[in-house]
Amino acid sequence: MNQSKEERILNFVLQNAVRGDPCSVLEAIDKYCSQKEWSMNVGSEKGLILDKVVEEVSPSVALELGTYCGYSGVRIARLLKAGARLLTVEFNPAFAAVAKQVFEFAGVQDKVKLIEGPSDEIIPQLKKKYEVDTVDFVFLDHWKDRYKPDTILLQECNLLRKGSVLLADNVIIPGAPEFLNYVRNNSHFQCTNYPAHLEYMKASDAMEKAVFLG
Ligand SMILES: CCNc1ncnc2c1ncn2[C@@H]1O[C@H](/C=C/CNC(=O)c2cc(-c3ccc(F)cc3)cc(O)c2O)[C@@H](O)[C@H]1O
Ligand SMILES: [Mg+2]
Repeated sequence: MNQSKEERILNFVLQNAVRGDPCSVLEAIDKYCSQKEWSMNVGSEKGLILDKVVEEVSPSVALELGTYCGYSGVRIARLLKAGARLLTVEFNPAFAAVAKQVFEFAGVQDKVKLIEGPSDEIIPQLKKKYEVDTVDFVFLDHWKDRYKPDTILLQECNLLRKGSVLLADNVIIPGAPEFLNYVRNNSHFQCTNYPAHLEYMKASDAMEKAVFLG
């Protein structure tokens, strides 16, 4: 049975990166996806914006919606302080299986809790089942039409606190217009746009940071 693209990405990491070295894992994925097969990882240019926001927030509890192959999860986890953790949600079992191996190879598995399931089901479980009080940082990179409903759900579940930071990928391409309208016209959020390019391509894209004001 021939391999999926995600399995080919994983194999390239296992054969070209250095076990326990998160940066080498990121480099291997970026090399494969820029030279061999395009893939929807946040990539190195938008990845630097992600790095800066994570370093600025220095979250104790970070949440990622849409793990995919684990690229952004490794990016986030490698920057977390001792004792901090990343909860990352992925509903495709095949992608979750790849991401799990990527986290283990990168050596970040002790900082990452990969939760298999749809975000609308998992978010309401975070407090009781995953012992979360509030989340300090959320990276949204799942289905683009789910950014707005999940942002509303996070508020309904009292998972955001004054200063919680949301960072959304792809607000230009594929675009998340409902989300942008929602956070930009909502007095409970302070928004900042970060222009960039689509991963591995010349097309324009951007990330949006939305700070919850409480
Ligand atoms: C049901 C919603 N809740 C979800 N809960 C948990 N996991 C979810 C969920 N949605 C989607 N996922 C997972 O997140 C991932 C989906 C990401 C969707 N991303 C994109 O479509 C995307 C697409 C592009 C893109 C850009 C230009 C193109 F020409 C073609 C594609 C670029 C990106 O950076 C993207 O992030 C998958 O792993 C999927 O299984
Ligand atoms: Mg994306």
